[in-house]
Amino acid sequence: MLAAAPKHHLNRFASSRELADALADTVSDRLRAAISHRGKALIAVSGGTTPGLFFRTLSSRDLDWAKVTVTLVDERFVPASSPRSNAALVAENLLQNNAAAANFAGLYRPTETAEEAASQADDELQALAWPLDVAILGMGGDGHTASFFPDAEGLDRLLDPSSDRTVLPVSAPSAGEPRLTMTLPRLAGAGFVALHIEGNAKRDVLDKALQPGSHLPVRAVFDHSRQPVEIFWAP
Ligand SMILES: O=C1O[C@H](COP(=O)(O)O)[C@@H](O)[C@H](O)[C@H]1O
Repeated sequence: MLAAAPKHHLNRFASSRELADALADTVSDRLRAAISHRGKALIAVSGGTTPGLFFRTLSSRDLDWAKVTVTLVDERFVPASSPRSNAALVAENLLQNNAAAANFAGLYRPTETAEEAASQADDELQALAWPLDVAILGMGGDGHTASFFPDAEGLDRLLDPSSDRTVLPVSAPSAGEPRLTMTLPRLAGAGFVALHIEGNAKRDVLDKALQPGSHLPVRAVFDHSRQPVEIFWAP
């Protein structure tokens, strides 16, 4: 029997500016719909170098941000004072303008180890209004998404579709410092999953991930997402 083709839809844009406008429109519509259906909305966003313009664009969209909780798909095990903190990136670029009224639930905790931080964040994030309404994923040139690095210790556990964990620690030689990641089922269970990537090099990696039998970590999202993954790409 042939394996199912990865579920996705490719949205191509001529520039980062056009992509940011379209993604902010789509995400703000999704957040408004969630607020109107269940009185609140939950969105998980990525860090890294790609999402800054999208964050700044989304921050000015008109919606009831006080009813929105923003969380992270992953985080470095560093405090918000670090330039590598994804929480700091979100605070400086997304939680501004209208979105300054949103609630933020980060993953970092000032514990001795990433394992302890993940365990605390896992407990505390249970209280959020799951499932995610929106998950915005990025992707590294090695095919990682969230902190599902190809060389992560225990990658199978991070990608276990039946995991009952929300947050797990990650140790991967290629990642630099230890990390915290949301698990695959929490991300794949979102009502809307977008993969935001820019540049031809990442498009090539994506094409590899979509090939039959690919083992790149990002592929697991396509295979398990409740909804077809919406790819937002610009050169
Ligand atoms: O380490 C990370 O990398 C990915 C991709 O980042 P980029 O700099 O290539 O855009 C990101 O999605 C993830 O959240 C981040 O922690």
